[in-house]
Amino acid sequence: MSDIIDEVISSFRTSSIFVNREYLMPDYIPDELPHRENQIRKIASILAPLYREEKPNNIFIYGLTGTGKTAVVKFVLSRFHKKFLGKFKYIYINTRQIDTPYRVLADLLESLDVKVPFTGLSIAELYRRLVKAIREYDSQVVIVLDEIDAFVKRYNDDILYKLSRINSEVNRSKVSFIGITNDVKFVDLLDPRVKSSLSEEEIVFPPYNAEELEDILTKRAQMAFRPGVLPDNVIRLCAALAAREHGDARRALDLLRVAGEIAERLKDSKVKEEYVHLAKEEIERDRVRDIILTLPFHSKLVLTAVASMSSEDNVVLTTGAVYETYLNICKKLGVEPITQRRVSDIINELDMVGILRAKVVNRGRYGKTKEIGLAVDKNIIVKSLIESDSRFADLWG
Ligand SMILES: Nc1ncnc2c1ncn2[C@@H]1O[C@H](COP(=O)(O)OP(=O)(O)OP(=O)(O)O)[C@@H](O)[C@H]1O
Repeated sequence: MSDIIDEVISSFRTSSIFVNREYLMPDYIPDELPHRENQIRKIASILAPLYREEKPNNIFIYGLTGTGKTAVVKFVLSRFHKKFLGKFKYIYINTRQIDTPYRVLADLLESLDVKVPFTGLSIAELYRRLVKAIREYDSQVVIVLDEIDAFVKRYNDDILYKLSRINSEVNRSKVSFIGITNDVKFVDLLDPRVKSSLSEEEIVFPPYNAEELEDILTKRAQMAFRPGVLPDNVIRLCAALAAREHGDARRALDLLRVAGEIAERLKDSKVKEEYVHLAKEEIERDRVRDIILTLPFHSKLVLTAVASMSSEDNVVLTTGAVYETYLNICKKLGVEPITQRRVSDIINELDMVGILRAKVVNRGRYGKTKEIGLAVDKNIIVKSLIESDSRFADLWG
């Protein structure tokens, strides 16, 4: 067994394609962030009062996924931190990962060196301890709350409200917030008091276009790939494909990395355009698979119903027809069905995550109806369903 591991490690070490693939990973923050100079300048100037140990304004940052929001914020804060050592502390929390009010407060406390038990305290008690910790803390504190929309949608904005009030409970104002979201409509969900307090400054990150993505990829590729293995047309293709998907730099980097990995797997000495197309399929397959594996059981049944009725990708179905098939499937499996109303909600949820397409169309005097179809390859859906639960194998028999 250890031979296999040694073999894998040694081929990784002697990769003919990569110098270091880490430079293409999503959490690597490069030294340069091309085409984000304006946003860097703006955030840096808002945070500049930290130099005099004064509180900067709170900032709200919007932009679609992969537009560099997290990278830019971390970049500016870490540069500031190096320059003004000891003048402030910054705490980064991704509220999609640290995903309960308890854990957010506990994480803030731990970052201020206050140990708290993993569970067991009330939110009010945690908050009281946080106020005390901040009161006793000597310098400014900058708290970054990333993917804040996910958190507020799951709970509500109580904790944001509490946090936004924290400066009024400590002796001098010293906590600043940077909220990051990729849902532009998100602020409308917030209590107006929270909204006005947290968005003293607003910054929008526009999507990258194909040329900008090309520059970004070129810089990162210079560090990640061996010289001569990556032709320009491959970078151009990754940039063009990602630009079509709302200018997502993460997607562009993933395409490039996976295309390189495919070249490596095939023991090719160069990355080719065809590997980018294969990479696109591989990434899409993984994304769909990850979503399907974690779906609730009845959502999988609804998806099975739609897939079983879709002989081709573009077949259009109605909610009523899907519900009929769903009822038959429930009968076959001996499970209690849920209502048509709930199935209709599930169809909308599957549309939101991009597995189904559900469009409401107005049929004039026949009223409104929903047209439903698969949004991704049927084979990937069926394979993932069977992988997630062996009972689905019999249905496709
Ligand atoms: N201008 C840039 N130069 C180099 N790399 C970049 C640039 N912009 C984004 N990236 C890289 O693209 C990836 C995605 O960026 P980032 O995580 O900052 O996006 P985001 O806007 O925060 O997305 P999300 O909303 O999904 O969290 C990261 O690997 C990041 O380093």
